Amino acid sequence: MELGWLLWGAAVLLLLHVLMGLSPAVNFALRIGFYSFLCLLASALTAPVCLLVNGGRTVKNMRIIRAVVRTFKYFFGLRFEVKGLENFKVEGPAIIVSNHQSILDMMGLMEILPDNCVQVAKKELMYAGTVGLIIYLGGVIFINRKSTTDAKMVMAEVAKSMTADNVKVWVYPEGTRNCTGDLLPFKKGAFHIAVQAQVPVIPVVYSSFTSFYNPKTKLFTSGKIKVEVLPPIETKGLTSDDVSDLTDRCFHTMRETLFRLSGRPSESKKSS
Ligand SMILES: CCCCCCCCCCCCCCC(=O)SCCNC(=O)CCNC(=O)[C@H](O)C(C)(C)COP(=O)(O)OP(=O)(O)OC[C@H]1O[C@@H](n2cnc3c(N)ncnc32)[C@H](O)[C@@H]1OP(=O)(O)O
Ligand SMILES: CCCCCCCC/C=C\CCCCCCCC(=O)OC[C@@H](O)COP(=O)(O)O
Repeated sequence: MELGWLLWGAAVLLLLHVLMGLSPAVNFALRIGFYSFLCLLASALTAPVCLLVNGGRTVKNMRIIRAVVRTFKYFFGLRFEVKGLENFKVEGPAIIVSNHQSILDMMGLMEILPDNCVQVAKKELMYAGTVGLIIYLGGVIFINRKSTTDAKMVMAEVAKSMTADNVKVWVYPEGTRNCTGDLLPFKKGAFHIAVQAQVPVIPVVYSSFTSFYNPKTKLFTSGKIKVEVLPPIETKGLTSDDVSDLTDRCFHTMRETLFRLSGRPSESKKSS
């Protein structure tokens, strides 16, 4: 109940701010604060529902989490324009890879998240209060980014279990947030899993947030995000020797798509 009042308080503050035209830095802090608060509050309210409906840690909880997070965009005036959802309709498991710009990505993730799909996350998120609890309940796979050996072991397990459990796995191959309008070089974990499990890689690209969100300039307004789910890339018959090529191929396809969706001339066009 008290949390409910806090939420309304934050919403009123946000409205007041918009009306009074506070500085961009205050606007940014208020909006990010409100987003974090919303995530923590929604997680606290959703966790008992997940426990009651599904009894514990299971990917089935992602459907409940998805329904809740899909409402967040209305608070921030964000719109998603999605293309290519039919590319998720592959038989059986797959690795989904996408670009990662901000903590706001959770809204874009849930906007298109297919059923039976878990994400790979840094283990530190487990300790993010109620958000940690809800992502644990949703079956998120936690990795220790500081230890490649540990992370590789967890990922090898994922490669074995995803086929048996028929789940899709969502990985952010940049390995960290990057809001520059470009991609960071890809880490190879996702592509190793795909080859080990012999499952397709489905690339997903979100247009650059920089026109409405930029932590450096403290910009955070409403905006439109274009999303494209690209055709699956098959890995049948590939071996660990092909992982670097597969990673490069995926990187270049996604970079071209990112530039196109963001209205930025691609490198090849610039040089011609
Ligand atoms: C109600 C409200 C709720 C709101 C909330 C709802 C939330 C939903 C949950 C969403 C959570 C999202 C969280 C997002 C994140 O946390 S992103 C950060 C974590 N993810 C990643 O880091 C994934 C990407 N990283 C990788 O895949 C890395 O490769 C990693 C496995 C971590 C290893 O790291 P690193 O050593 O830095 O990477 P390299 O790629 O350079 O690899 C080094 C060498 O190891 C080889 N390698 C890598 N992986 C494997 C493997 N699985 N098997 C075998 N070999 C592997 C790799 O080839 C390199 O060797 P070579 O150079 O090729 O010789
Ligand atoms: C009792 C402890 C209380 C802790 C409170 C923590 C407050 C945080 C609460 C809400 C923030 C909303 C988080 C939504 C989930 C975001 C997932 C995400 O985007 O993680 C970033 C990760 O991919 C990469 O991390 P880095 O860019 O390498 O860094």
